[in-house]
Amino acid sequence: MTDLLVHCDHVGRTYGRGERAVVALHDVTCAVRATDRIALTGPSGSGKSTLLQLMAGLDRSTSGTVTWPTWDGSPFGHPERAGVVFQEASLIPSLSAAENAAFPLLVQGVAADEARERAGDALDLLGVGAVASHEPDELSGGQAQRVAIARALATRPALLLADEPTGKLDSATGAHVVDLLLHACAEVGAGLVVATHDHAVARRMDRTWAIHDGELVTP
Ligand SMILES: Nc1ncnc2c1ncn2[C@@H]1O[C@H](COP(=O)(O)OP(=O)(O)OP(=O)(O)O)[C@@H](O)[C@H]1O
Repeated sequence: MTDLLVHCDHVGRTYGRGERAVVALHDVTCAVRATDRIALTGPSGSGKSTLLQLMAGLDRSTSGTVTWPTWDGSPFGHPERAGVVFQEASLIPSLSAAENAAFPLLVQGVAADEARERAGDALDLLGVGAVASHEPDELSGGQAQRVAIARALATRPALLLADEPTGKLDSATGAHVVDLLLHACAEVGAGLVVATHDHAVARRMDRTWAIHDGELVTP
C-alpha cells in the first residue's frame, strides 16, 4: 500500500549474547500509515524505545525485517523521512531555539536561508516563535520540548516517533504539548507514534498498541 510508512514483519531485537542476552523485542509485526496516531504503551523495559528506534532506522533488528515501502530502502540516508523526539529535549546549549531547529536542515545540506525559514515556520507551528532567539537555559521545560518537536518537524518527516515526549512535563504542560504535536503532525501530514506511560496522552491518540515483555499484544 502506498501510504504504508513502516512495516515490521516478525521483528526481534536481542541485545548481547549468550547468558547476557536480553530479548527486548520478540516476533513483532505491525505497520504505520501516514494518517496513524498511535500510542505505544507498556511497562518500563517492555521494549517501547527499542521498537521506536527500529522504526526510525536508528537500530537494526536481529530477526525479521523492518521496511519502509514508500521510501528508497530505509531511512538511512533519508533523514527527512523519520523524525524522532525524546523525553529530554536535548537541545544544543550554545545555540538559540531557532538555530537548534535549523541544525538538522543544515546537516542535510539545506541552504542557510531556507533552513532559517523552515525552522521559523516549525517554531511558529509549535507556538514557540516568540522565543526563537532564546537559548535552551532560557526556556521552560514545555518550551524546550516544543522546540525539540519543531526541530524534528522542520525536516518535514513523513513519520514522527516520540519517546515519552511529555515524561518530564507537568500534566497541564504535557497536555498542551500533545495538542500541539497532534496539530503539527496534521499540518505537515506526518504519521505519529508516541511511546508513553501516561494514559491521558495515550487517550489522545487514535489507537493504542500495548507491549509486554517485548511482545506486541494489540498491533
Ligand atoms: N543497549 C542495550 N543493551 C542491553 N540491553 C538493552 C539496551 N537497550 C535496552 N535494553 C533492554 O531491552 C529491554 C527493553 O528496553 P526498552 O528501553 O526498549 O524498554 P522501554 O519499554 O522503552 O522502557 P522505558 O519505559 O523504561 O523507557 C530492557 O530489558 C532493557 O534493559
